[in-house]
Amino acid sequence: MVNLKPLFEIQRALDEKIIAKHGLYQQNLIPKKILALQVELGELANESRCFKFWSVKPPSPREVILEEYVDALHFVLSIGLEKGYDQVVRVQKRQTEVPEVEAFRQVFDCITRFAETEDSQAYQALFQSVLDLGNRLGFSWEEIEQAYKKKNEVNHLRQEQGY
Ligand SMILES: O=c1ccn([C@H]2C[C@H](O)[C@@H](COP(=O)(O)OP(=O)(O)OP(=O)(O)O)O2)c(=O)[nH]1
Repeated sequence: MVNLKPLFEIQRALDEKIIAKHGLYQQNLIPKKILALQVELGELANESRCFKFWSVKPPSPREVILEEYVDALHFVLSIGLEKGYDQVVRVQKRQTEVPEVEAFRQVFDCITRFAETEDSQAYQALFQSVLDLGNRLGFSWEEIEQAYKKKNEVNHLRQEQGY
């Protein structure tokens, strides 16, 4: 089982800062966070180049791909906090053999299902699919946690600097 508690707490502090700074109290930000997650996943797929059968260019450097991945992870955590699912979600580290394109498709499928129901089961499946994608892209959980924390600090600074 992955211990998500530390990341949820870090995410909560950032989300609260963004809400305060932009005056977003009481607003339902879920639709925007879902689209943001889809956009980040598109950017991630672009950097991985896993679908570009027409090109011989290699993927972006590993760290660039990891940075995109943790942007997506921010929005997954943020959605869970807004729905109050941070206490109930249970995900595991596991090996996935599916092709990268299939791992992306599974995440997008889970997003679609979550968008329809917004229930905790769909959220859990979404979170697991995002972890499976991270594994498929070759990242360990330790690497993901570290990169997440680094980008989180950048996000705090950007908010303070009137981004
Ligand atoms: O409520 C929110 C809103 C945003 N973020 C984070 C997620 C992500 O890590 C970052 C937004 O992505 P990015 O840094 O790519 O922002 P951008 O405005 O699209 O960047 P750029 O202008 O560089 O394209 O902010 C949160 O954690 N919670």
